[in-house]
Amino acid sequence: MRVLVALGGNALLRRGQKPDADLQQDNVRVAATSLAELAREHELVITHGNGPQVGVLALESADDPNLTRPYPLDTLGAQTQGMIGYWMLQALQNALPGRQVICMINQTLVSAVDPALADPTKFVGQVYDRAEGERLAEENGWTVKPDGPYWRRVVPSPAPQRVVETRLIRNLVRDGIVVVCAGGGGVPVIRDDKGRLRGIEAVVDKDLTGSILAETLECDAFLILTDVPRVMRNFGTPEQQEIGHTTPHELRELDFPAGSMGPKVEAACRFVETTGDMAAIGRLDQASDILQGTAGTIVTPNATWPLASTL
Ligand SMILES: Nc1ncnc2c1ncn2[C@@H]1O[C@H](COP(=O)(O)OP(=O)(O)O)[C@@H](O)[C@H]1O
Ligand SMILES: NC(=O)OP(=O)(O)O
Repeated sequence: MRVLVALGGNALLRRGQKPDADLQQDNVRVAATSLAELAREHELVITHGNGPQVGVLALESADDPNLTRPYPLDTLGAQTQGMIGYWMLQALQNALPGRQVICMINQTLVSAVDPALADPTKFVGQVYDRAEGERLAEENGWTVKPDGPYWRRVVPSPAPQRVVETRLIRNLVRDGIVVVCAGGGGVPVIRDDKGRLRGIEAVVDKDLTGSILAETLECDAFLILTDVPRVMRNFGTPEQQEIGHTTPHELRELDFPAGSMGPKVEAACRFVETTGDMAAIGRLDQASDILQGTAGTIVTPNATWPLASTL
């Protein structure tokens, strides 16, 4: 099988954790152990989030007295691909001796007139209490929104159209190489009227990019790994209930928040609707069980679709 895994940025740096490199590398090692199990059996493409990390780099850049202006979000996105990609590369090489692993810097085409550019929804950086969030928004010209019980900066997140280097990724995965690519959803770029690429100030959602990439690479399964075991109905209320095996039709009847579970559910539904194959959402350390259909929220075209565990 060919499998694409999208790894959550918050799963690599949990809300409220200090963004120290050694702590994130520990989290990456946990992820690599789980991903190595998949790579031993399947062709594997991995993409990862960067929401918490791009926010940390943005704050650093805003505080750098040597800069005339802070680095733009596209440049910071590429920095996170290098940083998280390096951690992933090393952890995967250590977990898979003898296997070739590559990490790529990738760009993702978006539309210059995407309405999402004027309506920030993507959470980046650390969480604050309301007063602190509103003070920082005032000082730095940010938009902040509630993220669960916290407040957090949001930036524009246009819809991904295509990963620019898709053909190269396909060649690498066909050769049995474990490919880490399109980190942070890929650096958002537009084409100008002469066909030249140019970065824009945004952060793409890595689950939506992952869905497009999984479809284009003809993956058999698309796994979205994060810090919750399953998608839940009535999340955060006393009536909260885990969803096991479901369909895009059932999921589309429910409401999910725009900055977190919403794009994951949308990405999973789109992959299943377009390809007729399986998508799943679940916890980072349960990748193999999720692919078998024994953990996570499994999304298939219909309720009688045969799961690997029942074949
Ligand atoms: N219906 C829901 N079911 C499960 N988790 C949900 C739901 N709605 C919101 N969430 C939140 O979504 C979070 C995962 O999204 P996010 O933080 O964006 O993940 P990541 O950065 O790992 O991609 C969970 O930690 C949980 O707090
Ligand atoms: N770029 C992105 O989707 O990051 P998160 O997974 O951290 O939200």
